Amino acid sequence: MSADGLPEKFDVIVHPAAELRGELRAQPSKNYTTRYLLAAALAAGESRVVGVATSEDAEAMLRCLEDWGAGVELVGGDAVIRGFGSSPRAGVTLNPGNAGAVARFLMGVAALTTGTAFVTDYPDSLGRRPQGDLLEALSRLGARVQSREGTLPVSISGPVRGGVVEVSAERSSQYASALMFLGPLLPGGLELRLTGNIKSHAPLRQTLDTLAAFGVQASASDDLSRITIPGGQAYRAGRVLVPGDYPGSAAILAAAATRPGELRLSNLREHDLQGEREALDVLREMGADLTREGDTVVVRGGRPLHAVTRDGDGFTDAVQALTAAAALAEGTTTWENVSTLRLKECDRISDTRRELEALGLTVTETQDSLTVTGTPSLAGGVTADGHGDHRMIMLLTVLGLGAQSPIRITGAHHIRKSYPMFFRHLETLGARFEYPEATRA
Ligand SMILES: O=C(O)C1=C[C@@H](OP(=O)(O)O)[C@@H](O)[C@H](O)C1
Ligand SMILES: C=C(OP(=O)(O)O)C(=O)O
Repeated sequence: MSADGLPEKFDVIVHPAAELRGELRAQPSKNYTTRYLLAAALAAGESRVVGVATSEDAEAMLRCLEDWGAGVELVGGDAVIRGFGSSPRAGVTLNPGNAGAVARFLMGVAALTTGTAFVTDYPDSLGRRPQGDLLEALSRLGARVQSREGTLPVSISGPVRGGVVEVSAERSSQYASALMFLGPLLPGGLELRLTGNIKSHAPLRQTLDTLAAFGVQASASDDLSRITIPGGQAYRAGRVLVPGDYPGSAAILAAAATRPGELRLSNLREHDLQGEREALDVLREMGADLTREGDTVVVRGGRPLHAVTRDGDGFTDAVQALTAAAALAEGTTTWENVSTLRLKECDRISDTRRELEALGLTVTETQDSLTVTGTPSLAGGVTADGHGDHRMIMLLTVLGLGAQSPIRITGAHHIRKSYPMFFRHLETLGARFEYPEATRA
């Protein structure tokens, strides 16, 4: 049994919910947890990361940092980290599980070592995601790099020199974030030139924010195409507080908006750099009754929703949650500029199209967009593939709550990648789930 009290591997049967009503506290942010833990390890001395996420991705980061020589102690809901500063242990093999951001951030920092290997036990998910843009930048800086055609397993050996380096930000922002974590510890610093059509600006700003929280100087042009990180700096140990998680909360908000009832979701600070904060505006534009009282978001659900057309790149990790709202809305919704969704835990464009078509919906895709024609009366009554992807599982769960007959989602335990208490949280609002033995690994 895991902390959520659910079996190691399970499918979930989602029963339609007549209403969702109650109060929840948003879980800790995944993207701030990974960043704060890494920055804490890069600081010599002891840091306290208050209220860390307990997801598999957070565990993956903690495991890798420990393997690299950091001291890790979990005290209540906090992580107390004794950092290795600029000297992670050499000759270690790290396994970041299925966590893309963790893998990439650590690959950047691996250039400080005289050799680190990266493997994954998710060959069909993280093992297929591209690492080549980051590896090329590292080798241009002087690292010796080996990979299986730009994918894991990977090995990286430093040292590297600092200076000007180009890195593509077209497929993922995580490559540039990785170099941003590395830059201050190189004697010569880094002058990053982000090339291509830059995607996911919001996580890049979260990385800048994290550097500042640990006393590291960095500056960036408004469009983030140039990021300057002076060298010879040290991360300063300290105490940081993890904010609430917008991407996971977007799924709870989508569920609450599409069912009758009332939800009060606290711990979502208004001025936050997580791009998925925009999910609130999107739901409002769709017609949801959604208001804010300080850090608490209040949704009075069950209003008819209507379609929207939006650039989805700003809220990349909330696109699946909002697709569920779109599938239960009147009209045809399009998310534009979302090509990076194809490079996540699954292909979140084609795999979403396939699952929604199996539910009887009309869906079209282009290389960089997804279009869904919704229906306020979704039949349900099918088994859907969770594609081993927490965000797909969130999407399908919201649909199951709003359908006329139950939906079974295979491999629902993968929810734990980012939101282990997802089903438990929805249960406190009145949702009903069954957790039969998994029929997908
Ligand atoms: O920097 C980060 O923590 C993340 C950046 C985003 O990825 P991309 O930059 O690949 O879009 C996001 O989807 C991911 O969940 C976390
Ligand atoms: C894509 C995601 O994470 P990562 O890239 O860190 O695996 C996500 O959280 O939706």
